[in-house]
Amino acid sequence: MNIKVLQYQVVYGDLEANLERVKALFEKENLKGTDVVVLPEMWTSSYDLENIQEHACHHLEPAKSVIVELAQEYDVNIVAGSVANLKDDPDKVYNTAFVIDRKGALVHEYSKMHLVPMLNEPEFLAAGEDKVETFMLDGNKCGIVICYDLRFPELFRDLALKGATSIFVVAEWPMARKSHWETLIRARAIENQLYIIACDTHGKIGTHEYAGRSMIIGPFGGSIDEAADHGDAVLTGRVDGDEVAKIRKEVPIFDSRKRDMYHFL
Ligand SMILES: O=C(O)CCC(=O)C(=O)O
Repeated sequence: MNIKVLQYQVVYGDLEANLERVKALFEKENLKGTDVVVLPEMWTSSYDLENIQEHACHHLEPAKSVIVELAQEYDVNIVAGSVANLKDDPDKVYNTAFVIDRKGALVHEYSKMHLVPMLNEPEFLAAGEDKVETFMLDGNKCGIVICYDLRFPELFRDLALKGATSIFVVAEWPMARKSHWETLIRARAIENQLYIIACDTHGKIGTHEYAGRSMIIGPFGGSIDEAADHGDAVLTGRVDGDEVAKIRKEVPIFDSRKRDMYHFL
């Protein structure tokens, strides 16, 4: 499965401009023949949290319709980052990731469960109530988590034990903690022996500066492609379930686990 990760600057607090930006990126980059395209976190609004009700999608719309059209036009699966999203309760805005397959079907939705105190998320957003689950893309078992979730290895192990061989991390990760991002992305790949495909935004957006450094890391911790901390970039990589199986045979940590000894699980 071939993957392209789009690292670009999200527009602060402007849903229409962000929808147009994504359409323009699909037109500009040569995405035909790609199996999966990945977008960052909160790509319809960025962190304009004080006005987040105003920018929020409703049951993912209008972002979902735009992504469905692009998926069908370019014949590509889209891991559509996350958007500010109202569901049934008009007072609860979630940070919701979604995935559309090449036929235009919604194959997965996940709302961020760990809200970020450092960005005041708990004051403005509601925490997702669903556990992480896997989904299939072109025969590959995948998972997705959102930004701050990267700090919780339990989620990655949960997805790995459910059979995921690729995990997407969609983010707006601040520059101030760039080294944590770089280290944790690689660690999550090594400790779970799977692909991590991490998409971040970059530059100053509103009051924060973001780290860039989108990455595709393989199941042995090797770098497949990486972006700089500034500037737009398109990362390219290929994920392969056979490679995951090979690494897990060489270093069989899943066979060596001692579940009875981990009293916190
Ligand atoms: O954990 C961090 O340092 C950053 C998390 C974050 O910015 C986010 O989840 O949006």
